[in-house]
Amino acid sequence: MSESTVIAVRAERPYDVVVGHGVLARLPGLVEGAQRVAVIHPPTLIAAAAHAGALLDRAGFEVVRVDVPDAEAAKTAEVAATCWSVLATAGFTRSDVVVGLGGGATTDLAGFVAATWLRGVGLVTVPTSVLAMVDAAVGGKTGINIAEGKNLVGSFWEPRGVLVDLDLLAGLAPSELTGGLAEVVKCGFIADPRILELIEADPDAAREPSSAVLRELIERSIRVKAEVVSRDLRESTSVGRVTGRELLNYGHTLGHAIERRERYRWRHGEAISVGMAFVAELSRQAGRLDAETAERHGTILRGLGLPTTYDAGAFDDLLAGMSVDKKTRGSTLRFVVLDRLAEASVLAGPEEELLRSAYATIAADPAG
Ligand SMILES: NC(=O)c1ccc[n+]([C@@H]2O[C@H](COP(=O)([O-])OP(=O)(O)OC[C@H]3O[C@@H](n4cnc5c(N)ncnc54)[C@H](O)[C@@H]3O)[C@@H](O)[C@H]2O)c1
Ligand SMILES: O=C(O)C(=O)C[C@@H](O)[C@H](O)[C@H](O)COP(=O)(O)O
Ligand SMILES: [Zn+2]
Repeated sequence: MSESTVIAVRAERPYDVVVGHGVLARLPGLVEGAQRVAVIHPPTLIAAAAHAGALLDRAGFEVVRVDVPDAEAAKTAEVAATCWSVLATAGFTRSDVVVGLGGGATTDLAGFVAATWLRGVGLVTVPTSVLAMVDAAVGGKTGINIAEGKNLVGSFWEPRGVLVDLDLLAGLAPSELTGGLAEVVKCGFIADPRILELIEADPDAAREPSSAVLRELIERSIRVKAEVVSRDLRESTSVGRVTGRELLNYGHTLGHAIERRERYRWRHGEAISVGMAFVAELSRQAGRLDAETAERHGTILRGLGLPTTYDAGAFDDLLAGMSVDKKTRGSTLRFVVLDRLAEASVLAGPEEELLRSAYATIAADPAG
């Protein structure tokens, strides 16, 4: 095992995110006290799940492997109910532990199952995509989707620990890796501009699974997330400058509406990339952000191969989709906007014309 990095999350129940090669071997140490351990994973991660199972088995734990559908198809009430039945059949008690091994969709589902089974059992996350490593598996937000919108059902439930095993990235499709970089870019704009400089200096290295650049980007992004959730686990309502958890929702108001409109066939990171291009323009047109920083969004995102435009005819649908965003209060839409690099605030109740105008600048040319 090469040298690992430990990033502490100082939330209600402190835990560590361990980043490095081969750190999956630490899994048995994180489930101590359990008799049974359920490893929830998608079909694509069967080999890693088998490896995790063998490590646990050798350490004397009773392993229950739970194969769930891939990607967003796992984030449903039906799949959660199937997992509860598996736990019931296995005789899962309050001292037993759920492991979520996979991309963000799997860790969101597994977290939700752990939070709800017997009103809450231990959880360990083993993220396998860049997106889950830097974001979904860290911070204790869990959830599932319903037809009416993204992540509308869920809970805050912190893991006992997060194992970011960089070896697992070798199997990740390049397009998935790139999708995850959207959340990395988000961390750059909201908190750590060094992330943006690293990507601008070498976008190809950022997309190379075994590069030192990607490792640094992952670690920096985890630090951003760890600091924010340590300050504000439960996402308090920000007024004026945003330093709490709403900061991490930058680009997500429109992004989630796109995911819902696309029936969750778009990658989360791609939708958030468009959402950031939109909100950067909204920030500029609202008179908050300078044009250069707004344009830098598109340059960096497109440089990584991420999308920054969306269907010109979709605005009305998207506006309806944005109304169920969790930052909405009453009928007031609230956006996290940038005032300058690494400084965000809330734009509450913008005029529809302003939203339309910002959208028009990112809308795809129907002819093109
Ligand atoms: N809870 C949070 O704080 C939070 C934060 C960000 C995103 N999310 C959620 O995370 C989800 C997106 O996560 P994602 O982009 O990881 O999507 P995902 O879980 O759908 O994974 C993307 C694809 O990559 C595959 N995959 C993952 N790791 C792999 C590996 N190592 N080798 C081979 N294939 C692999 C998956 O099987 C899937 O097909 C969304 O549902 C989003 O809402 C949650
Ligand atoms: O951790 C958070 O808080 C975030 O907002 C991170 C987002 O990247 C993530 O996609 C999250 O799941 C969105 O949360 P939601 O509350 O808007 O569903
Ligand atoms: Zn996200």
